[in-house]
Amino acid sequence: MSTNSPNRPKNTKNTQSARSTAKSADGAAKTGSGGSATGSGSDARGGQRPAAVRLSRRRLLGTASAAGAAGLALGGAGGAWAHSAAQEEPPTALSTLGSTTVPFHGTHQAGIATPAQAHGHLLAFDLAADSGRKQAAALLRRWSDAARRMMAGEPPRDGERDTGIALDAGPSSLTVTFGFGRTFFTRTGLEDRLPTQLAPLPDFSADALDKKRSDGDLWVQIGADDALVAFHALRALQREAAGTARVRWQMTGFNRSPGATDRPRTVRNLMGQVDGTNNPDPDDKQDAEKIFVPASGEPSWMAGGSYVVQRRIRMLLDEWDERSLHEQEKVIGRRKSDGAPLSGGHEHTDPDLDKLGRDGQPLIAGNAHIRVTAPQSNGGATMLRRPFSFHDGFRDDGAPDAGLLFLAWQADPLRGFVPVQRKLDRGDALSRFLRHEASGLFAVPGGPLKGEYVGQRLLEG
Ligand SMILES: C=CC1=C(C)c2cc3[nH]c(cc4nc(cc5[nH]c(cc1n2)c(C)c5CCC(=O)O)C(CCC(=O)O)=C4C)c(C)c3C=C
Ligand SMILES: [Fe+2]
Repeated sequence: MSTNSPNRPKNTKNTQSARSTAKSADGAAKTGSGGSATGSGSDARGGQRPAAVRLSRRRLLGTASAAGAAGLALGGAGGAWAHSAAQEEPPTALSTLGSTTVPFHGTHQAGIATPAQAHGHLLAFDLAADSGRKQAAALLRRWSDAARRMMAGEPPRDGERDTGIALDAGPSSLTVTFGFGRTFFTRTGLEDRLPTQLAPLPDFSADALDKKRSDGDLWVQIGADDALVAFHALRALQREAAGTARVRWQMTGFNRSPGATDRPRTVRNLMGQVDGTNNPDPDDKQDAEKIFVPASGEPSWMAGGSYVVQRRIRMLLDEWDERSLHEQEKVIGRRKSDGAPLSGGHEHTDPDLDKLGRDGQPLIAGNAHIRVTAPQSNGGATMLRRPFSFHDGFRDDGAPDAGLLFLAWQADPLRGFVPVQRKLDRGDALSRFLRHEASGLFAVPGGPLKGEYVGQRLLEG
């Protein structure tokens, strides 16, 4: 199994510092608001500081807020002073966090192989009763245009008043990813283009799914390293949809912020586990074939695309947090402190599922999560996991309504998520601490070429 993923630090490219040089969907590294990488010495794989970023005049002028923020940090009573100081100080360059862009165009849509951002919104839209193929195509064209512009740090529409939510911020690694649910094809008369891979997911015995928060005609994933940038994109896309499609459900998620750890590290989930270690590497040819539909794949409009399974998985955190460290580690099969497999080594050592302890028992238990989910336990089934954590307040019993917005990307869900979830459903040690509450499966087409909108090959091909 190769090692890079949107949320693992090996080679550092998929971690916090790695975000300073975002990796494009077509493999090109880009920094800076204009999308042009400048300077050298920035190879995020080497864990060095990123290259200097060439900033546009517009971007530089937009950074007075950095000085303002510094002023505010000097003392709450100094608000007025800080404000005027901010206006007088020459603006400084945005930090790499704000200035980093991810390209909109490419073989794959952005937001799949892109390092997972700190803030995310996932939402589904249903087409209005009087919206068909023509209206859907126009919407995808508007959405693509707005996404492309916002990902470059521009307002969503040229010459129109914007909400202003992201006015002072750079693009902050914003990505917007679009997908189609099964019902989209009936609503638009495109049944003959429905991929077989969009067959409904089987029922799993442990499911307690809320239909109102599941499925949908259109799916959108927004990710950014700044919360206002992410919300700005959400609001802009909702406004573009007015009259054509309505939000069916929306979920907000988060990951660790860039720069929060001393060095690049794989992200943790709300159970405290290092999560994302053993992901396939989208840059590895063999792994990529399991994540993306090949250029010659069927249906042809899905070339370069991927299928995403989304599950809202609530964690029973009160029960979990009562377990001893030893028990918790046994449940996963990895050490909690650093994610190393219990068979030994460090985080990126391949787990040895056959290794026995002094008591003659496997060091990685028979029902440990990493044993049950490993490709070798599931006929090679592979998926790229790129989740967001969520916390939606507290339930009536006082328990946190929190967990994982699990997102699994694969070229074919029947050879990725489905067999693994079937096995988990029969019971791994982790399942008793989880509740699957919402579900969706969406076809996410390949990335748009210059001048194209996302889904054009489906809607106009
Ligand atoms: C159907 C697929 C999976 C679901 C659902 C799932 C839920 C889930 N997982 C964790 C925490 C961890 N998972 C880890 C590894 C891991 N999980 C899956 C699949 C599903 N997980 C796979 C394929 C793997 C990799 C297995 C391997 O090859 O080793 C780990 C270990 C670290 C890692 O490799 O990422 C953790 C931790 C939670 C909390 C969760 C639901 C909320
Ligand atoms: Fe898992």
